[in-house]
Amino acid sequence: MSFSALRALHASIGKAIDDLESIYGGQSQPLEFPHLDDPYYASAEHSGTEELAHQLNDDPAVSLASKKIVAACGQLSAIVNKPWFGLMEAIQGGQLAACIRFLEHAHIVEILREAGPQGLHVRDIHRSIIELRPENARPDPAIFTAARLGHVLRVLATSHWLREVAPDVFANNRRSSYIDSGKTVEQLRSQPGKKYLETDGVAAFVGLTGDEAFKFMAYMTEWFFPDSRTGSLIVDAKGGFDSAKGETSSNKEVVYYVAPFNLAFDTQLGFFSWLELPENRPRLERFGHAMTGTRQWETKEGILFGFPWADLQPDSVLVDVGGGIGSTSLTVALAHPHIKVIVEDRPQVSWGSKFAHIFESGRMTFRVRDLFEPFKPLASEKAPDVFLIRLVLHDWQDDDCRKMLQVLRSAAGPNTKLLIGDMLLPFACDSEDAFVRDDSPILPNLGIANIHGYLLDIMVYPPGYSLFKRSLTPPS
Ligand SMILES: C[S@@+](CC[C@H](N)C(=O)[O-])C[C@H]1O[C@@H](n2cnc3c(N)ncnc32)[C@H](O)[C@@H]1O
Repeated sequence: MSFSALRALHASIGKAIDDLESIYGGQSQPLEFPHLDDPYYASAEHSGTEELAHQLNDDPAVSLASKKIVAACGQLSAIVNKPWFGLMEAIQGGQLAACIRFLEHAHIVEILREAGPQGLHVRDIHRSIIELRPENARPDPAIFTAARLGHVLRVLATSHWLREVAPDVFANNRRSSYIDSGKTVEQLRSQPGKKYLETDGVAAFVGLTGDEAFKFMAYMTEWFFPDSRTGSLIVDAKGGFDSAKGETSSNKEVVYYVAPFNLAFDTQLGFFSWLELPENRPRLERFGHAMTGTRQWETKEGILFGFPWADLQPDSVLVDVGGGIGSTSLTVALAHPHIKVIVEDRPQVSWGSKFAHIFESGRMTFRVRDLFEPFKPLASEKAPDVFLIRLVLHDWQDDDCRKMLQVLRSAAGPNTKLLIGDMLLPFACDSEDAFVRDDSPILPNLGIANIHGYLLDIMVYPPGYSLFKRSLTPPS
């Protein structure tokens, strides 16, 4: 490593900022880059210029320039930050995740939206959080204090997830406003179970990741190495060992778990069967809305541009396999009324009402089919025109993926198309799939700017919740 490497990274940041400036400045009305301090609430009314500046987020050239800046900054920080500080930021990142989950769960973004740009003192935020909770679920005043809340909010402000406008006074910024559900505080009070309904799903995704995933990922090491479960009070209490087999750790028998999820929640059920337990009903509903949030990984309405939907014949049929609440195929149904959409999933999937008219008109239907069951013929007896399978294969072992794809292959006609929606994860070294090549100093897979795909990967695939059609055999 040398100063020339630092300068090269610095130069790539400068070059990417030049690119951004020329894109924003080159609009019919030259635009400034949106300020971090200015919230952008998706559900609010916006001026034409605000809207345009926001939409530019989805411009491929803006996206590439932004990713280069983020990747180069991450790389620069990895080089220049004293290793201890970089290590603390990473290994203690769980604390930040816990704070972001709290921000969402306590509806702080919505409280601060109504407070406006001048923000709210931590005492008032504390009072509002308590008042928003049902009478029978108010926190213990000795535990949930304004002083403790202040510490949580300051972690968020220090990592640019809120703004501390004056000592102990906090306001939303652009990043926190992104988590806004758009619901009024009064709606959250009167209908607490409907926070995620008819939203962009971002808040729901924060809930899913900050709750279930955060917990089970903490057990990755204990899952890989059962002997590391020793001494972990939580795991012992939740059944990391079969305590019936003995009292001391030396003669306890290790309980076999298919995935860290199973260990963390002490269940032998698959993730989705577990979500469908009556006590997990709110989590199941949140999961469905969180899948709407996963559209944020793509450019806005990206599904419309990756396939020539307009060229399909009238009444062509798109089957959204494992489609959840149909968040992605709904985008196709809305944009292309000549296409009929069938969403297939497990029976417990639930729906919102905003797009009920599309279901009532018969343009979109839902039917129950297990991924491994034979395909049920269409009423027309024709083969479907398109199978879409998005964010499903990534949950399963290769053998199981083969089986579910074989089911689709047998139901396909000569012109049926298969669309797979998942993320490509290039090696972290130079390779044919690299996103950045040639003489760029940036890590070829775009490093930290692209880490989201790799993080999702270990959350859903081993070692995450990882699904298996048949249970794996415990090692003998
Ligand atoms: C990660 S979600 C993706 C949902 C949707 N494709 C999307 O992109 O929003 C995986 C989906 O697979 C469904 N699923 C899981 N196991 C299944 C099974 N055995 N049969 C049918 N669907 C299943 C879940 O209910 C869930 O909706």
